Amino acid sequence: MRVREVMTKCDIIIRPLASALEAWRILSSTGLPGVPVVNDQGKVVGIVTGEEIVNAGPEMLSEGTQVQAIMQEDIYVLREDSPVTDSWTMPANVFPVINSRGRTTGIMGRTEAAQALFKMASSMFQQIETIMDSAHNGIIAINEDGVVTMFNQAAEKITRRDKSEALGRHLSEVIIPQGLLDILKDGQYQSHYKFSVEYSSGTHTYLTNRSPIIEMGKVVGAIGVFQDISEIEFISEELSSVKQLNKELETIIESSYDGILITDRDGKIIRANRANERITGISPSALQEMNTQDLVNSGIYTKSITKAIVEKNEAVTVSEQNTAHNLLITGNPVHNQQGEIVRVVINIRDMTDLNQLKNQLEQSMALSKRYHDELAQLRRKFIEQENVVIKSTSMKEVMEISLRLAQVDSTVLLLGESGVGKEVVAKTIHKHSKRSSGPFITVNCGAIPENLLESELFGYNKGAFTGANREGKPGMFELADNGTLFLDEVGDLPLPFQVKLLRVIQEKEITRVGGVRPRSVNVRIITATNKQLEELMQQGKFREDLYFRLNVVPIKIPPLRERKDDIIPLVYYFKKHFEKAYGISKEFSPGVYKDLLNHSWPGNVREVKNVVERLLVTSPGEIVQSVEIPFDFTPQSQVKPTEAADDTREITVNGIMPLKKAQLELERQLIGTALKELGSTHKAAKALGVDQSTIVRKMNRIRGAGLN
Ligand SMILES: Nc1ncnc2c1ncn2[C@@H]1O[C@H](COP(=O)(O)OP(=O)(O)OP(=O)(O)O)[C@@H](O)[C@H]1O
Repeated sequence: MRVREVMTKCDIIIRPLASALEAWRILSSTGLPGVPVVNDQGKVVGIVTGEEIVNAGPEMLSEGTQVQAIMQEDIYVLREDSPVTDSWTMPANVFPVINSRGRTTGIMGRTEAAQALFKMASSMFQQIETIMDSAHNGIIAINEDGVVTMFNQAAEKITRRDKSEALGRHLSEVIIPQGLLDILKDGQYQSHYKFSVEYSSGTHTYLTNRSPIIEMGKVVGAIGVFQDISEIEFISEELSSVKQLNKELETIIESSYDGILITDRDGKIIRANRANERITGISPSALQEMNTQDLVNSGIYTKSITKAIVEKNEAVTVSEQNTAHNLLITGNPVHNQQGEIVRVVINIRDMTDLNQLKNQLEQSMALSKRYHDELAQLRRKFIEQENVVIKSTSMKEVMEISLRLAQVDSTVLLLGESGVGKEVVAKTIHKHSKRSSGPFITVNCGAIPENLLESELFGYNKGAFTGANREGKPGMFELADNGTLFLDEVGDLPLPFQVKLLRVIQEKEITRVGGVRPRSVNVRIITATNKQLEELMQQGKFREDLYFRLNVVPIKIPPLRERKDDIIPLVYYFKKHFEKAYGISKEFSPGVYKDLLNHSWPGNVREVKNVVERLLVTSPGEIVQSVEIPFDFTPQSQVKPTEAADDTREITVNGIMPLKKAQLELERQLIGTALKELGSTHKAAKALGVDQSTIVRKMNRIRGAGLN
C-alpha cells in the first residue's frame, strides 16, 4: 500500500513567516492533522500540528508569533509512492507528503497509516485464510501453549472436526497424533514424516511437515501441514503389484518354450520372446521391427495368422510345416472395451520335438513292457523250476501278486476251494521273501483238537498239564520264529481260540501254556481257508476283528475249472513226477487227455495229482487208454470235495452170489469210494486200514475181473 492511497490530499501549506494564529485557523477549519511549512523555494522545512499550537499557548498566538517559531523542524517527509509501512518506523505522528517533483501534495497522520496498515493486514489475513482453505493439505497451527490457532478446511475434512470446535482448544482435544506438540518442545523442523491412524472405517496414512514458529529466537508455536496419502499409498501399492505382475508376465513369456508373438491388429509385432529365435532364426529385437506379413514374405510362415484372426474375430489355430519345424500356431484376439481387436497373441508350438519325444516315449514304453513281460516270464520260470505249474492267465496273476507281496511282511489271506494250491502259493511267498532262510511252518487248524490248539500253537512249559512232555514244548509260533507261519483252514478255528490268536498277532508275543513270561516272536502270518469267512462272521462263528486283521491282503486262487489252461500242464507235470517216483514210464492216449481236460475237477489240483497217480499205477499196459480211467471217475462228475467218508454206511446184500465175487464187488465199491473221496491210493489205503500196495494189487485184480 502506497502513501498516496492513505494520505489526505491537499495543497494547503504555510510559510515559515506566517503567523501561528493562521496555522491554528487552517488546522481547526480543515481538520488536518498538520500543515506543512514550506519556504519560498517550495521546500518543506517543518510542520505545524495541533500539538505545537497547544504547546505555544494562547499568548503566543495573540502576540503574532510566527510559524517558524513553533513549527517542528525535525520532520520526516514521505513521498507519495513510498510504502505506508515506511512511516511506521519513523518517530513522528504527522508526515508531509511530496510528489516526485518535491511539491507538497498532502499530509498523512500516523493514525491513518495505522488504520491503513490494519486494513491491509486484515485483507492479507483474509487472503491467507482463503489460500489456506483452498489448500489441499491440512494445516494446523498451535501457539506455545499447544492451543489450536489455525485450522483450515482441508484439516476439517481430514480430521472430521469443525474449525469452530478446533480453534481455541488444546491440540490433544482435537486430533489424535500429537507430534506437533513435540515440535514446541524441541523446536526442530520435521519433514516428510509418515504416520498412520486407525479409524473405524479403516487405516489412513498421512505425510506431514511440521515446523516451529519462531519469534525473537523463541518457539512461540508450531504449524503442521499434512496430507492424506492413503489413496496414493494404495495406488502406489497397486502400481508396484502391477509392476510385479508385469515382471512375472515378462518372465513367463520369456521362459515359455513355445514362441509367443504379440502383434497389433495390423500384424505389427510388438513383443516376441526368445523361443521365436529357435523357430524362425530371427532375434526378438529384429522381430519387433517386423510385421507378421514380413514373416510370410520371407517364407517362414505360409499365411499371416493375425490377418485371419482379425477377419474372423475369433481364435484361430493353424499348423505349419516349414523346413525344419512342424508348428502348431494358435492366435487369440484381445479386444478393447468397445469390442475392437487391439492385440493378437500368437502361440507357436514346435511339435517337432514333441513328436520326437512322443515316439521316444512310445518306444520306451514298449521296451519297458517287453522288459516287464520278460521279467514276469523269468519269475514264472523261476517258480516253475520250484515245481509249481503256472500256465493260465489267472494263475500268472496270482503268482505275480504273490511275488510282490513276498517283498513285504503284510498278512495275506489265501482264499480258494480245497486243493487249488493255497499252500503252494503260501510257500512261494515265503521262499521269495527275506524270511526264506527262516522256517515255513504249516498248521492245519481244522485238524487240531480244540483242547490242544493253545499248546500246539503257543507251546507249553514243563508240567503244564497231565501227559505234557516233561521238558515242555515250543509251539508252532516259536518254531516259525523269523519265518512264516501258514495257518490253513483258519475258518475252522473255534471262537474262544480266535481271541487268543488275534492277541498274539497284534502283540507279536506268545505265552506258553503254564508259562507266565510272554515271549516275543517275529512271524509272518499267512492264512488260508476254503470257507466263506463273511458267512461265518454273520453266523457268529468267526470274529469280525480277527477277520479284518487277517484279511489285510486277500488273494483268491481260482478253481481249476476256471483255469483250464493249467490242466494239461499239470497232468504232464504230475505224470513226470510219479513216473520218476515209481520208476515207470507210460503214455496217455489222446482220449485220456481229452477226458482229463473236460472233467470239472471238483477236487482241483489235488484231484488231478491223484488221478494221474492212479492212472499210472493202475493201468496194466504201456499206454493208458481212456477206458482205463479208474473207477467212478467220469468227465463232468460233480463230486463235492467236502463230502466226508461216512463210516456208518451200511452194506446191503440184495441176492445170492458167489462169496468171492461178492467180496470182489465189495472191495471194488470200497476202494472206488475211498479213492473218489480221499483222492490218492495212499490215503485210501490208510482209510481202509491196508497198505497202499494192497490197494494197487486189489485194483488190478478188480480190473482183471472186468469189474471196473
Ligand atoms: N500250480 C501247481 N503246480 C504244481 N502242483 C500244485 C499246484 N497247485 C497245487 N499243487 C499240488 O496240489 C496239491 C494241493 O495243493 P495245496 O495243498 O497247496 O492246496 P490247498 O488249496 O492248500 O488245499 P487245502 O485247501 O486242502 O489245504 C499239492 O500236492 C500241491 O503240491
